Amino acid sequence: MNLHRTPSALADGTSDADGDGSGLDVRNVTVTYRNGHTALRDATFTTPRGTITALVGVNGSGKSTLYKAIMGFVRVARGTISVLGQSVDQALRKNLIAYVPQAEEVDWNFPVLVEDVVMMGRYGHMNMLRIPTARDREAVSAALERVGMADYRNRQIGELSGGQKKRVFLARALAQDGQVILLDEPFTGVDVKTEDAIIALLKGLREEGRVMLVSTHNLGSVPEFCDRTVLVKNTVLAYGPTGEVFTQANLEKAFGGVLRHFVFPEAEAGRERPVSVITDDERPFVVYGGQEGTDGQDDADGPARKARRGEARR
Ligand SMILES: Nc1ncnc2c1ncn2[C@@H]1O[C@H](COP(=O)(O)OP(=O)(O)OP(=O)(O)O)[C@@H](O)[C@H]1O
Repeated sequence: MNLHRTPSALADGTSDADGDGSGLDVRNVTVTYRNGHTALRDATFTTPRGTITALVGVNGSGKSTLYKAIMGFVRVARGTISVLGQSVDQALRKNLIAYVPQAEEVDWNFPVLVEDVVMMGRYGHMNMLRIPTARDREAVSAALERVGMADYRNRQIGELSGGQKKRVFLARALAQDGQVILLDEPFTGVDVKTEDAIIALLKGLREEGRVMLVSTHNLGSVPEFCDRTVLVKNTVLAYGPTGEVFTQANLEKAFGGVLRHFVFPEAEAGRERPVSVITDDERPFVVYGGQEGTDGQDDADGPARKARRGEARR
C-alpha cells in the first residue's frame, strides 16, 4: 500500500499531449459544497497508466465527488489533481478525460439515436460548427463495433436495455479517445454476460495504457479485474495494489457495519479453513481462511469468479 508517493506531475504542470507517462495523481484534495458540507477531505491517491482502479466505499462516501473533482465540475478547495502530468484544465481541453455515467443521471426520454450519443464523444475534437468529418464517423463506427453495438446505431437510446445503454456510453468514451476513463458503477443492473464483456473491454483498454477508475459496489469482482483499489470514506482510507488494499480489515474500516459479513467456521468437506463472505451487494467478496483472491485448492473457476456469480458455497 503506497500512502506517500512523490508527486508525478511536472513542476510547471505542462507536458506533451500524451503526458509524461504518469497516470492520475490526486493529492490532499478537499471538496466543500456550497452548503458547507465537506464531502472529501485531504484525499490522496495515485494510479499509473495501464491500470484499472476500483473506487470502493459506501453510498455518500465521496466517490462521485472525486469524479466531479477530476472532471473539473466542482471546485477543489485545497490540494491538486494531475492527469497524465497535466492540470485538469489542460487535460479537459485535450479531451483526455472521459466519463461513463450511472444510468440514473441520464434523461432517457430525450429522443436521440445511439450513434448521436457516441458522436458526442467527438464534440471536443470538432470545430464550433460541430460538423462531423469522415474521421469522426469512423471513430464512432469503430467504437460501436468494439462494444458490440454496431447493429443498434440507428435505435433510440431510450429503447435499449440497461446493459446496452452502458455499452453505448462506453462507446462514447472510446470515440472520444479518453485516456483517463471514469466509470460510475458500470455493472449496476447488467447481467453477468454483459459484465464479462465490459471487463474484457476494460482489460483491453488497460493494455493500451489508459487509466480506468471504476466505482463499484460489486466487491466480488474487484480482485478479478482491478489491479488497484482506492477505499473512500470522506477521504482516501487506503490505496494501492488490490492484493494489499482489498483486505477484510480495510473493507471493514471502509464499510463499518454497512457490510453484510458472514463467517462459516465449519470446514466444508476437504477444507480446513473458515470461509468469510463480505458483501454490500448481491455479489460478495469471499475470503478463504483469511486469504483473499485465488485459492490453489479451488477448481479452475476460482473463488473470486464464483463469488461474483453468486455461486459461493454456503
Ligand atoms: N451538490 C451537493 N451539495 C451538497 N452536498 C452534496 C452534493 N453532492 C453530494 N453531496 C454530499 O456529499 C457526500 C458525498 O456524496 P457523493 O455523491 O460523492 O457520494 P458517493 O460515494 O458517490 O455515493 P453513491 O455510492 O451513493 O453514489 C454525501 O454526503 C452527499 O450528500
